[in-house]
Amino acid sequence: MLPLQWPSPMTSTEIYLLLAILGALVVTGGVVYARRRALPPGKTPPSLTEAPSDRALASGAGRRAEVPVRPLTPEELARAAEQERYVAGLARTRGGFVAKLARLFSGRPRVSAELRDEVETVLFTADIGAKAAQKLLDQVTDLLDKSDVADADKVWAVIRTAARQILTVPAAPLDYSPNPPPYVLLMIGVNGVGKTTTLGKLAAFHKAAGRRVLLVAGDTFRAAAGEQLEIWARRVGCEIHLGKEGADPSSVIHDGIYRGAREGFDVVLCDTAGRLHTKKELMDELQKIRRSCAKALARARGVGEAEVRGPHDTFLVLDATIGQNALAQAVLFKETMDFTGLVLTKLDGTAKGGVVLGVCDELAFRSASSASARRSTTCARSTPTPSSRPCSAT
Ligand SMILES: Nc1nc2c(ncn2[C@@H]2O[C@H](COP(=O)(O)OP(=O)(O)OP(=O)(O)O)[C@@H](O)[C@H]2O)c(=O)[nH]1
Repeated sequence: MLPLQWPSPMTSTEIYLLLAILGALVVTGGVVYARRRALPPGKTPPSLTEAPSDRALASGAGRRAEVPVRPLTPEELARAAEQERYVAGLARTRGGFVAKLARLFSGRPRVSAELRDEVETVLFTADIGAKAAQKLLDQVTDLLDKSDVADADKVWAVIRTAARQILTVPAAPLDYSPNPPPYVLLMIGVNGVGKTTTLGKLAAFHKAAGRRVLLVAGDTFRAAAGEQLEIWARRVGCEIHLGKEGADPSSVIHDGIYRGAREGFDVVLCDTAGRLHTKKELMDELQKIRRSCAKALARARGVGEAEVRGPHDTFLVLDATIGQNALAQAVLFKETMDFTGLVLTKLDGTAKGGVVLGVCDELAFRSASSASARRSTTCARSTPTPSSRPCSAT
């Protein structure tokens, strides 16, 4: 049997999955752009479900439908509907600092000192954090210094590029099919951020991809957490491993993973109880949970515990509506748990999703500083070069 291939301590501190805001903006931006390109200037794209109006039919527009047009397949329709959901769901996020910046430039053909100040104010009051805001501002002012024409498109392109750079983190691609299976994911975060809900969504994602999924109800603390996960399991059509209420979460997760491996599941998704990042004993419990993941996988494979470090992935869930507090959570969780992915939830209800920029910037900075500190104290160990990839949306 093959031992699991774990990333080095350095790469495991890197972020694989940065959900939502920019990824989703890329998706939705791509959709809007593709549609705009296909239309004459000034026309807005019709809704996918919209029937042609009487006037359009009378003017002959309806007759154009007689030209044979390939009807959309059910998959294409589902994809288009999903993209429309992104656009609608992220309306608030798009209406944040991005919209404010766009408003600043409309009707302002020339750059003035006042305009520069206003750009600075928008960037610093956006929820992206002071350091990330300064990075964006440096790029923008650099451009504005070179030109005295206030070209909103150019400024926007500079901001997009700088934001993408922050979000492009070095990371190996996600591998949902380790050899041997199953792929094990641990979900962590403070109370009520959306861990269970996200697990349910991920279970649906894996199920749709044809994988056999086992949910593990590792939140034995909150009454009804297990029932909530059971509802997701029923909805998705996957199996669930439940422990007794109040049982040791490490033991429930150990048994769930062991069962997943023994019974041939492809994917095992483990929930954990919400915990405050400031409570040491709860953070210590997470380390115990991580060790029990390793123990279960090692036992299932008949290898030594030292050969398995923990779950394949650990995702930290952050609630986007809390703004800068998410940054503090990410930093403190990182000190205890080497999480490999970030999930930003509730973007449908906030304009504060920009915090993901601050989080990525801060974590990349910390990874780089701890890596250079490691390099300066140990020179014998070489670190594999991780690949870079931009964040993606789920
Ligand atoms: N609007 C919105 N609500 C969400 C989202 N994700 C989760 N929620 C809601 O947030 C609340 C908490 O979600 P849970 O999934 O129970 O959060 P949790 O982190 O598992 O909670 P604890 O187990 O108590 O720590 C529920 O009411 C969810 O429906 C989201 O993306 N958007």
